Amino acid sequence: MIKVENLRKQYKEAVVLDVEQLEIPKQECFGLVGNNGAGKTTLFRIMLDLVRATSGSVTMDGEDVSKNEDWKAKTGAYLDEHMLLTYLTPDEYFETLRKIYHMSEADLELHLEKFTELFNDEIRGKKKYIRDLSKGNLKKVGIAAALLGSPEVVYLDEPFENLDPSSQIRLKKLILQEKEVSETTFLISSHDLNHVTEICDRIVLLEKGKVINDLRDRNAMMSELEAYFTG
Ligand SMILES: Nc1ncnc2c1ncn2[C@@H]1O[C@H](COP(=O)(O)OP(=O)(O)OP(=O)(O)O)[C@@H](O)[C@H]1O
Repeated sequence: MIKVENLRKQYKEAVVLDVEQLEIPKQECFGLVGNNGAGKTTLFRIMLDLVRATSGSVTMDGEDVSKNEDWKAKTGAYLDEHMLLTYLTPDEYFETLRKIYHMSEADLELHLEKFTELFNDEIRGKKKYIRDLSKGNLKKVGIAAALLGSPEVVYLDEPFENLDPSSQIRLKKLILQEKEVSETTFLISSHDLNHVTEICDRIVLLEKGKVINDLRDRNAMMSELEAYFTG
């Protein structure tokens, strides 16, 4: 269970995040939406202890993520390309992560097989460095890396952005499968309302750093979001 309490982030005078309370139970697929600058990435970055909050706390299984390291072993994340080692090829990168996670070659292979469709023969067995990949292919490498080592919780920032339509559909299938088979908790921020409503059990709407809606009724999500965004 992840808990966010009285979380505020301020840059000089500007309060960019002000979330009173959020509880994300295990195995939930939590969607985060909001217009540009609403605070989605800031919230994820604080939850991953990449940015320090001005006040408030984020806990995972009762431990404050800014004061304890245990949550890191059960968390995977892909927010942007800064999280990758771009001087490596994807194969070299996965091999490096395999060693870090103490996985066998067979287990890495099993993991990467799940991505065969999504990779579309563009990622593995190529001599291209990650830095030279297209934006969509870069994202695929990041997502595959985030899911490596069977994390209990996975954060994905804009996972559908830059993916072609077939890849978007394949990624949705993959996330739903992981959710079902591995019981992974997903936290996904997205501007794609169709995708996020299709895969998430719940969607939180951020506006100027505040939670202005917490949608749990799957049948009503899309119409509520459409009403807000066309508003
Ligand atoms: N280092 C920083 N210094 C000052 N302001 C910042 C900093 N980082 C983020 N902000 C501000 O915080 C606010 C929230 O930004 P954030 O990137 O979290 O929004 P977002 O919802 O992810 O937006 P987008 O949909 O455009 O990705 C924005 O106004 C942004 O300019």
